[in-house]
Amino acid sequence: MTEESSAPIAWDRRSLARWLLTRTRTVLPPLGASILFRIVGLVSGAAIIGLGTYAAASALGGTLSLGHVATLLVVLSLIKAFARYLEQFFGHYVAFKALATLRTYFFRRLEPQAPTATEGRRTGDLLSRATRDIDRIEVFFAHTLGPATTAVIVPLGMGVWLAAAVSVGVASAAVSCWLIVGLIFPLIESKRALGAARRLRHERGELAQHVTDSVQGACEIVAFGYEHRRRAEQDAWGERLRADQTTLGSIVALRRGLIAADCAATVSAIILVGAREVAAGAYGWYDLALAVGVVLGTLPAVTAVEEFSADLDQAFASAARVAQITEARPATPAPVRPVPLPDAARWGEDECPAVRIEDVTFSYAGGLEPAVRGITLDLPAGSTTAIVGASGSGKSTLAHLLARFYDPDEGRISIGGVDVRELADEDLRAAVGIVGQRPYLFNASIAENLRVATPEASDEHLLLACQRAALDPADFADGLDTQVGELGTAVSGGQRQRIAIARALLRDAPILILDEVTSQLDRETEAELSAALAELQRGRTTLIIAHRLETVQGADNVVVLDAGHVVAQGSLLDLAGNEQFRALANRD
Ligand SMILES: Nc1ncnc2c1ncn2[C@@H]1O[C@H](COP(=O)(O)OP(=O)(O)OP(=O)(O)O)[C@@H](O)[C@H]1O
Repeated sequence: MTEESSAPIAWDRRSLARWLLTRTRTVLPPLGASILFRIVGLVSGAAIIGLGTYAAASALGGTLSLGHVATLLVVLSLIKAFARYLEQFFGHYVAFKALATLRTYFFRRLEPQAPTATEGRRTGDLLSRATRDIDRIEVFFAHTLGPATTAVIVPLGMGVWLAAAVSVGVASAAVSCWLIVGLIFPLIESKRALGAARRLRHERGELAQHVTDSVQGACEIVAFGYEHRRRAEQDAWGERLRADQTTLGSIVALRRGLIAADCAATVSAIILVGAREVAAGAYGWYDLALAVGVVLGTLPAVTAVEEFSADLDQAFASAARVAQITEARPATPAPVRPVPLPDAARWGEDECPAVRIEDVTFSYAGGLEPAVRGITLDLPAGSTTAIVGASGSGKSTLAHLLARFYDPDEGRISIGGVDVRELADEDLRAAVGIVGQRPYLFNASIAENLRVATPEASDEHLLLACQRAALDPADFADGLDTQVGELGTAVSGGQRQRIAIARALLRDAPILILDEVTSQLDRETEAELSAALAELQRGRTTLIIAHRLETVQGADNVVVLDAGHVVAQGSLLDLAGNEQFRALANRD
């Protein structure tokens, strides 16, 4: 039984908001504090303006002395400043904590699924999702939740106060103005705005991808005179971005213009309604002035809805792009109750081989034909099995199925008698080591690249592994502290493979996959590496994928693949008469 992720979600705003809040539950208490201080700040702001207008009108007969008004204004200003500081402090704490949580979650979901999770996805686009899209979600936490809550609470409270302290007529005029500004205007062209925001996020991802591709392929671009076409493509993306930014900008401008007009109309409406009530003796001019001040002072609480709604569309568009990755169904789901892997020393007992591949068939998504079909193969403990075959015959696919980069569509693969789908991820990774054609070296020192396998390895351990991999630290300017450069460009192909072999030795996995380790090297370097490879294979169950038959000379069993099928297997001697094998040998 493996753990299935939730069913695909239709990412509308509500489900995205729920998803964001569920993923970042720990920020809810400080978020509450931020909202509380925002309410205090807004109410004091409204009171300051109200008192200001009241003070101006008190010459006409107010009940508060100007001295009292001045004292109150100072106190309210201090409260407002303090509340604003705390609101911003908690708001940004919430936002950055939530973003850090999301970033960790993004990599936690992506990394265990590597390399399948990144397959078919472009580096630049993924990078854009992991960085810019996650940053963009800040708007949701820092500038949306608080303003959205206070846009309801503050006007509601002020409306009740106006009705009680001034008049129902004035309160009704104010509330209708706030409703129009806070509820109706932000909805103007909202579908078009959301569409443009989504396209904008997509276009930014595409542009990031295009720039990444151009930087990585700079040599080819120059060598083939490809600059003009690349630049034209980039300009086209830039133009689409501009068009969507213009659409968003014009919608925002329209809404803001309408808000300004509505505010002016509201003041006129309140004065019209209030003037009649003042003339009728219901209250004084100073009360009406106070009401106008409070209505204007409350406006920031409602105009905030329009201010965050445009950015919120982009934050939701970004959240959807992040969720598409994190909530995608994993290619290799983790087992609900992992089965422990028996100790490698016991593999081979009860005639159970170290690795058993039983009737395995697998097709890549969108592949017309299965890449491997009906493969049955045993890898006895401590043996070396070589897989040979023409390009595209399914050799690497078989190795990747063993490492559980994918799960077979049919059949099963077991290690030490346990189906690999039942193994905990860390057990499987500890059991299977891989050295490929072009192992990835991080832009760090040789020592740090070696410690990728065992972080706690001492310098002595590293030196011993290097010695066994025929990697001499004296060949490098700074010994093991030598930096290998971006993508390992500061070391030769042979040195890179030796570093990878030393890394695999440190990892000490009982099963080893050597995927065309020497195919990128010249024959001289390949010959130099053979002793290091033999040292690496010693005592391990090894699967070698090979193009060149020299590499499989020491194999106990050679398996010939053709179009995903096993067409022959046996010792090199047994295979001498096999047609496909002879074709490979001749090509060699
Ligand atoms: N990630 C992938 N997505 C879709 N199809 C793939 C993928 N990887 C390999 N294939 C296809 O699966 C088939 C087997 O490929 P595989 O890489 O296993 O062959 P191979 O024998 O290792 O080839 P080579 O010797 O050239 O590395 C090929 O038809 C290939 O095009």
